[in-house]
Amino acid sequence: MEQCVGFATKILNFIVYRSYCQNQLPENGSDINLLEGVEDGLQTRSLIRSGVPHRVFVVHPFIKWGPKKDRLSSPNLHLEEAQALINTLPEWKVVDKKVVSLMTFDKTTFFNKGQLEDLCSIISKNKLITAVFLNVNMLKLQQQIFLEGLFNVPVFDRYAVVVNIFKFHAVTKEAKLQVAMAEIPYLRSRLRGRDGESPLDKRLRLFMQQEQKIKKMISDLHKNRELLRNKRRHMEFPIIAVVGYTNAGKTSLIKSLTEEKSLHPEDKLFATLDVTLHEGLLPSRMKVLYVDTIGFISNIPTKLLEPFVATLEDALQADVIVHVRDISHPDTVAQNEHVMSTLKSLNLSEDIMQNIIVVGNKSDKVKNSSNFKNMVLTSCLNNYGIGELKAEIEKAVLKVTGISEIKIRIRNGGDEYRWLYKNSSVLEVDVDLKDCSFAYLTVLISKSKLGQFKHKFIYGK
Ligand SMILES: Nc1nc2c(ncn2[C@@H]2O[C@H](COP(=O)(O)OP(=O)(O)OP(=O)(O)O)[C@@H](O)[C@H]2O)c(=O)[nH]1
Repeated sequence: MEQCVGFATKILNFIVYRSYCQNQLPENGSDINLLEGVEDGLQTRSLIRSGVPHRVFVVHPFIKWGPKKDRLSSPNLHLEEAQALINTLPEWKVVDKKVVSLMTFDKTTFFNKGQLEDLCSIISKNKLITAVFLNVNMLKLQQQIFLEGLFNVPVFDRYAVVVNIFKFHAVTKEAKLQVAMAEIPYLRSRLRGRDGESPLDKRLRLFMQQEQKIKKMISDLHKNRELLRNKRRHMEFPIIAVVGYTNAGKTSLIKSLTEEKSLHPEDKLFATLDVTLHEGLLPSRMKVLYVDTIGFISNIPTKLLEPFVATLEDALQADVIVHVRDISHPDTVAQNEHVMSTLKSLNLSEDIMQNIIVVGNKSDKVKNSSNFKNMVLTSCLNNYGIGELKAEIEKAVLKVTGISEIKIRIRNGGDEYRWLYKNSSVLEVDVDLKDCSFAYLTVLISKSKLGQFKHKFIYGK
């Protein structure tokens, strides 16, 4: 415990702070690590922060009582989610965990004296620990410096861990740029509180320039996507956006709805960082596009998600939203509240907010699923409820898009026939028994397409 007190700590803090800043700052856009800590492939204890896998001691602090107490969820469930976050990072492992109750998260030392002694003792006894994950949104710089000086291992908060996960899962250029944008406020917050000019200030300026550059690139990509969206609209395929808490089963559900073999659901948080489109058929054989979106997660600083908001709002310019819930999750109620309040905070139309279909997924893991009302129960594992869900989606699509079912008599194989096959969903063809050169076509057609049809083939004649 002698390392936990006194002058030595201050000196150590100073050294940590310097190496910390150096460790945090990207030079020419890439991370630099000054402390090498890898021996024979095994990470030894050091203050190295990124680029290497860590064996992590997960600490979940919670407010015991008062207005800041979390009343929707329990500390143990938060601890579980924190472990899942760490296990999502390739080769990172949780080696110990602990829940600690506090009155406030604002103290520079974060914990009280007794708790600090307890944590120090766990860390010094368990030599496997190479980092601490303190499960709070974002630590203040002074708190981080203090705790790293004390524990002598890096201390990560949720912001740092989630950015790391994002980095692993960003595939497209847009997602990579958004992750770079998401990291900047964090890195900048780690530079505050110093006086005078220094090489670090120059790097701060570089950050700002970099931020402007990334913003411009993202905005160009958005313009591009708007063009794509207009094209999508032009094709008049109804769009179904699939949202949900991370790991609820969005990708699995889209796979079941579209039978797209190439989709690979993963038991990882934030496996989907990019918005992707998938084509599917409804019971009437109407073609629709499903949009897979980034998963939601609670207790993440809004700054971190800001770069993704525009993409999400864009993806949610849909005809119908399908909200996938994991009803087997012990925190399903709090997850639902979080998704709904995030949706409400986005810039979405009233119409789309009225058109949300709730899906109770993973029903195979629930003993009494009849407790879950006002939702379509599904299991992607055994394809349960998928047909019913498709029928619900179709009902909602017909309601919002003004697509209607009509029966029309036209010449067999003629121009009208070809036009309808191209521009509507043909449900049935019955040959006119009185005159075989004619047929009755039952089609699903949008208002505007019906107008075009009438103009071209009825009034135009
Ligand atoms: N038992 C069971 N497991 C399921 C079901 N649906 C999905 N899973 C599993 O849940 C995990 C997460 O599924 P995904 O489809 O990747 O979830 P997601 O919501 O797209 O996840 P993110 O991309 O992280 O937001 C995977 O291991 C799936 O196999 C289900 O109905 N029952």
